[in-house]
Amino acid sequence: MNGALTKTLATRKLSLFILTSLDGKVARSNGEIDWIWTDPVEGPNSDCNYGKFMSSVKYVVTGRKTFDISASFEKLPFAGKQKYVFTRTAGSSRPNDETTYISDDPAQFVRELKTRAPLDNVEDEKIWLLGGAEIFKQLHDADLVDEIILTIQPIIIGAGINLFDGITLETKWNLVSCESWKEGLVQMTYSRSPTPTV
Ligand SMILES: NC(=O)C1=CN([C@@H]2O[C@H](COP(=O)(O)OP(=O)(O)OC[C@H]3O[C@@H](n4cnc5c(N)ncnc54)[C@H](OP(=O)(O)O)[C@@H]3O)[C@@H](O)[C@H]2O)C=CC1
Ligand SMILES: Nc1nc(O)c(N)c(N[C@@H]2O[C@H](COP(=O)(O)O)[C@@H](O)[C@H]2O)n1
Repeated sequence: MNGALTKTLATRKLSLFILTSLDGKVARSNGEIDWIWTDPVEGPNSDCNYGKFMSSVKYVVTGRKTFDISASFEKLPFAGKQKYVFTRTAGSSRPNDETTYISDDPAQFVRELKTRAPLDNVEDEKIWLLGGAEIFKQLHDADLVDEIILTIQPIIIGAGINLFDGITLETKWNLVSCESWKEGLVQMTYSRSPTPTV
């Protein structure tokens, strides 16, 4: 059989890199993340693989609420990455060269981004699914998430925004690696099993 015909086209991976509390929350009910990274991590790999992950990222996709929080910390968050912010109220947005507000269906948009040409360097062009939970659920339930890098911080916050509440699709994952830090953080890297089709 012709090899060229049977070759599967590689596409960009959609990777959720996120931190939750021990009870699965990404933020308090009012969106506050004052409990995140409160105890500095020391020693080797003290950035919990953030730098390594960022070096593999070309695009960032995020819900408007998450982006607003990031933009409240720094004027141009995730500089150097092309950012797409999902919103249903585009009129109030503040776009710039690196930030585009998207009102299309997130799943449809991400499908296009995964396969956008050129595709010859996709290994170094991950799409970071920054969050939050609302956008994650939609992209998960469309079976578009390829990788989950989940860091758990040893705190139980009670009420809050749960990353997995409201998921409707059942999915299975392969454990790629698991790392822990003496401060109590645990980071698991999972890949989708089987790889989702675009
Ligand atoms: N712990 C961690 O590592 C992280 C924590 N967070 C936290 O999560 C919280 C936010 O999460 P969450 O509340 O789930 O919100 P999201 O960040 O997922 O944003 C939700 C917003 O996205 C837009 N949106 C949602 N669905 C669509 C759609 N189908 N089409 C177009 N736009 C859409 C809407 O924006 P609009 O209202 O403008 O229409 C909606 O209000 C923040 O507090 C943030 O700090 C976020 C990332 C990481
Ligand atoms: N490990 C790590 N180190 C940092 O310095 C970080 N900024 C993060 N960020 C991760 O991404 C989410 C958004 O954070 P920021 O808007 O950059 O603060 C955050 O929840 C972390 O998971 N991670």
